[in-house]
Amino acid sequence: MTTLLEKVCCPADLRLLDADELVALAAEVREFLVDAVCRSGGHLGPNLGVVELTIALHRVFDSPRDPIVWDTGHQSYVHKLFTGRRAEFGDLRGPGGLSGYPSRAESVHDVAENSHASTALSYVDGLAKAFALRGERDRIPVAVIGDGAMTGGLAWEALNNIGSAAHDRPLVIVLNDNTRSYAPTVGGVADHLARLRAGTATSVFGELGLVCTRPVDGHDLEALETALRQARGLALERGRPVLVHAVTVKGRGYPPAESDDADRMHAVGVVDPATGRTSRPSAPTWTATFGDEIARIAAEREDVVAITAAMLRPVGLHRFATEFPGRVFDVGMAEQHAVTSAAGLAMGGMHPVVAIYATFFNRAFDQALMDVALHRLPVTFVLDRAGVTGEDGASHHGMWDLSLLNLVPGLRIAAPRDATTLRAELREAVGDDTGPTLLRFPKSAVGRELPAVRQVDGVDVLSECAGEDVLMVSVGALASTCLEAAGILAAQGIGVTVVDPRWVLPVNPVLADLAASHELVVTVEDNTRAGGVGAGVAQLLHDRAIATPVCSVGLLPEFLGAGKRADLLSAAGIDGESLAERVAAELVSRAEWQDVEVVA
Ligand SMILES: Cc1ncc(C[n+]2csc(CCOP(=O)(O)OP(=O)(O)O)c2C)c(N)n1
Ligand SMILES: CC(=O)[C@@H](O)[C@H](O)COP(=O)(O)O
Ligand SMILES: [Mg+2]
Repeated sequence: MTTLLEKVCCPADLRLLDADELVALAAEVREFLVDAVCRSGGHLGPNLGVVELTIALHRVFDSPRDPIVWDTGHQSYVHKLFTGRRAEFGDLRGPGGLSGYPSRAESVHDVAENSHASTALSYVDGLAKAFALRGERDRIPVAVIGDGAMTGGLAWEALNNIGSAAHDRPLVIVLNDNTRSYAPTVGGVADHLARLRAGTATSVFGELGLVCTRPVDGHDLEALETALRQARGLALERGRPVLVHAVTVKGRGYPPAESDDADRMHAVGVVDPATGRTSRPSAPTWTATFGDEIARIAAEREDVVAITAAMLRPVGLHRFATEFPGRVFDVGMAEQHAVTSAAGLAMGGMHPVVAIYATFFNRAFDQALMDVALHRLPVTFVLDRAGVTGEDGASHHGMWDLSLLNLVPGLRIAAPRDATTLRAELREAVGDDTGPTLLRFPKSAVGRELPAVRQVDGVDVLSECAGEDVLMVSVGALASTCLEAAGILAAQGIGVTVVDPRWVLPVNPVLADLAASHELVVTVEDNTRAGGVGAGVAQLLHDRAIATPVCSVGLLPEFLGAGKRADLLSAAGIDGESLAERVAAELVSRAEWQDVEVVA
């Protein structure tokens, strides 16, 4: 028998269903989501919370004529189900499969692909201006933004503009208030929303010039549809921005999510749908190693404090927070504030550790440059998910930090290669009160220990060769890949010295001395090649007039898709086999190596 969900191939099909069928459809969608996401991994909790909201949105608004912008976009699976992509969920977040976020290549119904939060209001402000200028006054841009994303500063910059907009720019904002980011949303915004839900406050959004509804049950289809229809009518009639405050439950309808105190199954791996738990043993991660070491440091140094941007557990600070509750600050989804408040903490005599995913740290570049580095403040940044992350796709890979932060005067950057160097480099960073320091590591299990055979002025030599053919400069966690490549090349008669600078930027000048005695320098980094460590090494050799050529192996300056981390690194030519092939090919391309029998 054809299910209701199978009958919905486009938003118009939703408008053919009656009230009972819509309730039945919502149940089918939840069943579908649990089955599909437990099988592939993804954002289960957020999507279970927007089933009714998405049904009502697509019944009231005429997407894509009325563009719907999903803030962050992790909660757009139901939207995808209703816009013709049900059959593609079998390959959710896989290479070439259905993106876990909106994708313009997938559908005309998808508007913004960036998974960095708090952007939706700015998008719809721009869309409303464009529609007004083009005389398309009957088009209503709609933003769906979560309570967590509402703690991001960009959202308030947009509200400042939207609230005072001229009376010809209708738009609708749906505030999806499920009271949580990962954990319960914190700060004055969250407190205000709680008072609005309790009916004990006047809406700040109304004070800013928006027309606001009273909070509406985000799981009551009829109430939702009524509120959205009123909002659309008011927006059109008055040419004004209207905010609908929908109160929802993250993980709604799936007991393992509803009872998950950590994060309502915000983002899950492959789990058993019956329990919501994974049966796969999890190897120790970089995050766990960091979390353990920073808690140990905190016990030794009471001037050390930590900051998270609404990701306490994902960045590994929950043990620190449990053991020293007054010294860990969750600032909400506000990375810029996180960094500049860290500058204030440092000015006040503390040593703050700011733990943020590398991709989200992009937002706080100016704060790191001008609020921290300009004042040479002792702040330590810890960038998790640096490099290729995997299934979250283009706006989640942390592949720009080394290039951006290479520009920051006085900032010292370390890239640990194993648990021992992570712990050591973290202690060196927190022990440096002369200026800002930074550690970066990937989203993966921590590999095996990779001890140095000797050290040269701060540079760890990991393996040496008889001939002095190739100097391979390994950055961070790619050390095991470099050692594997060195072994493959040795079998081809090419000697490789693998070194790990530990503190990768600014480039250690001793690399110039090492390079001078080799025929080729190869740098290997899980970062875009544009402006990364490879570029720094090449600049150093140029400045020192050392003629040894440099082959920079890294990610191309392009947006990478989604997939498994190992597959994406391999496709980028950064795994043992392909790296060896690239080095061999590089050598073969140089006349002096023609006589070496090299298998390219
Ligand atoms: C700038 C930025 N910081 C952090 C994140 C990581 N992140 C993804 S979703 C999320 C919580 C979102 O909460 P909310 O906006 O309330 O949406 P919900 O998941 O509750 O629907 C966070 C912190 C992000 N995507 N962007
Ligand atoms: C949507 C978002 O930004 C995060 O939830 C993201 O999915 C990070 O996932 P990991 O913590 O698994 O890297
Ligand atoms: Mg939320």
